[in-house]
Amino acid sequence: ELLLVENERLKQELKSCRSSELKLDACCRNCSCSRCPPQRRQLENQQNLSLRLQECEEQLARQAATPRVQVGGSPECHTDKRKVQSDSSCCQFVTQTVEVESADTQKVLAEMQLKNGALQEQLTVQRQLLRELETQLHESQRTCTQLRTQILVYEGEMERAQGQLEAEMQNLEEEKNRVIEEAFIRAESEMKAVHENLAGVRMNLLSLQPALRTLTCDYNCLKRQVQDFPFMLDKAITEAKQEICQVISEVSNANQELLRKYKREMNLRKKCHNELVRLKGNIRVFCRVRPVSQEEQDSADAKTMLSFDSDDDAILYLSNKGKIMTFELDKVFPPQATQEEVFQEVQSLITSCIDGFNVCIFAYGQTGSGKTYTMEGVADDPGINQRALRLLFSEVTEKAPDWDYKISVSMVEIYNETLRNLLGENPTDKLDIKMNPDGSGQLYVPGLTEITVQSPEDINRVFELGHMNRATACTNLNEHSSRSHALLIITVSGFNVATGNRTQGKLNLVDLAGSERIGKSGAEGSRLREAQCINKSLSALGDVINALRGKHSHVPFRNSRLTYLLQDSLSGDSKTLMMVQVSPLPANMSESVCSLKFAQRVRSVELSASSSRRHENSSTSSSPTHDTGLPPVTPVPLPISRASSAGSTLSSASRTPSSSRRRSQSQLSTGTQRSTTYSSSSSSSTCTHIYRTH
Ligand SMILES: Nc1ncnc2c1ncn2[C@@H]1O[C@H](COP(=O)(O)OP(=O)(O)OP(=O)(O)O)[C@@H](O)[C@H]1O
Repeated sequence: ELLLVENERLKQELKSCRSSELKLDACCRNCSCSRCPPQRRQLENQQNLSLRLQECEEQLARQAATPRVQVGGSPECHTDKRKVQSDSSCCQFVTQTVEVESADTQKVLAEMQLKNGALQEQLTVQRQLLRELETQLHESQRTCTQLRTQILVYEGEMERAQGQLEAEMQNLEEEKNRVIEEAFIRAESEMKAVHENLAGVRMNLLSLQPALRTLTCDYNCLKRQVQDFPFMLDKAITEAKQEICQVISEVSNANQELLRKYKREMNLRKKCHNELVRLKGNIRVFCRVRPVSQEEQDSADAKTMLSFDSDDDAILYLSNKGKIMTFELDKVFPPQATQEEVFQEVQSLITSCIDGFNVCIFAYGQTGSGKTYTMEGVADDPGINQRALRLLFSEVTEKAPDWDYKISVSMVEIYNETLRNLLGENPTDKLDIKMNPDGSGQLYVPGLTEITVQSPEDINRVFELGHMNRATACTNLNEHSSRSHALLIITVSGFNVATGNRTQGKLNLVDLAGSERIGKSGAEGSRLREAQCINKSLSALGDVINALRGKHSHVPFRNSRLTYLLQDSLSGDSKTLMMVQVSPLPANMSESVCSLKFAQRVRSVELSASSSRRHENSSTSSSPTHDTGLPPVTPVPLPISRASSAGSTLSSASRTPSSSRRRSQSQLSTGTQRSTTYSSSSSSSTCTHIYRTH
């Protein structure tokens, strides 16, 4: 019975084991891997259970085959019987136990109990195992579910990726097909074009064949010509040479003719210019009224007695002793006229010395009337001297390279009829004016320093040197400068590279000594001598101008150092400008009237024709007399007759607006080149200065 019970229990256990096996995965059931030890252990248990069940059944079978033995009751049995009897529910079982109670049975029972105990233990272990297995199973199932979910997600993603891949493949396929189709079409069209080209080339080839034959023929022809070329070249060169020689001689002839015409034209222009100068008068007289200074304005005597014509810049009105005097000059500069405006009016004269004319600009007027201001100016507003040199530089630079010019400068002071070399090493040395011993009839000043200037900086250096030397030669420069004449002599020598012509012009810029009369100044002693010398030279200047105006056969240039030195700039086709400086103050009115009258007299002078000058020069060179027999002419005022005198007749032309006068002057100066034979004796850079006679 125990076996039966055991058997039954084993069956149940096995059944439960199998039923739990059903829940296992196919993998775990069949798997031989090492990852599923619980499952394997379960299988092993199952097998063990099966084996034990089999053993139990075999024992049962053997029991069944063994005959049953009735055993008398022992005290224990009786005890048991009593126990069983007390329990009515177990009555049959006790009966049966008694039936089998034998030694063997006892033994088997003991064995069975042992087995039962072992089996119970096994069962406990199995149950424990089973629980573990169930836990593992649940875990596995959960993992399995997660894995399945993940697999499903992966599968979805894979499906999506596959879909995309397929779509991409599809697109690529379509693209590939399209590209292939396009390439094919292109290739077809290109192929067609190539075929067409090929056809064209074939056609060309067919048509070129005759051309090739022609070319071959030409080539052969040229080859023969190349072989003949040296001979032909020699012949052609010889012919060309002859032709060139012929052309050169023709051009040379034409050039000669042109040169001849040019020279003739120049002479004509010069004649015209001279005629024009003769008509206009080549002595121009400007007047500049200096402004009233600050100190003078404060004094009671500041009232100006001068007034200007707003319509005519050549007229000046002067109120003297209740009478209005009218002076007509070539140009009147009011006090507000700037240095630049003054220079604008004189610059055409200055440039004419580049063309070979001698020019003389001198400032005339009483002391303090502004002569030095006009000629020298002040440091930040230079006067005519410095502006003239700068203008000459710019003009000769413009004429290069056709003309090659040299500009040289000398500075001379005439004090008490003594000539001083302001650029020399010893300014106190006295210079003399002499006849050139070469018999040319030219005057020169032995020992006069002549400095070649090449830049505006050179000009500044020369002026500085001149001022320094002038200052060292006297105690009071201001007083000294009032009583001496200062001359800046600029010589411009030009050489025309094309024609070989040479020109030489001289520009004399003179700041005269004060022109006030001796009587008025009341000077004595050395002052008297100074005043007499000044008067002498200014009188000589007046005499010279008077003689020139009267076309006298003799012009007294030698009566003073000043006129002697300025001889070639006052005569012939020389151009002279007198800048009469006038003080506006009533106290200076009588001196102003004298200066203006002298200016008006000068303005009416016409320089004589060259024939009379030749006469004068020959007489100068042969007899250095002092014009004895001719009355001395002092710079006294001449009667002004605007309508009748020659100067007045011309003055209508000179009263034209200043711009037109400027134009005519510049036309003259640029249009007329004077050729001279330049004396080589003046080439010495420092000592010798030649005064050319006409
Ligand atoms: N146009 C002018 N504008 C301004 N100041 C002037 C002008 N003219 C002359 N002056 C001034 O008047 C004063 C006298 O001029 P400047 O020395 O030139 O006279 P000057 O006639 O040369 O005298 P001197 O015969 O004594 O040499 C100077 O101070 C000068 O600066």
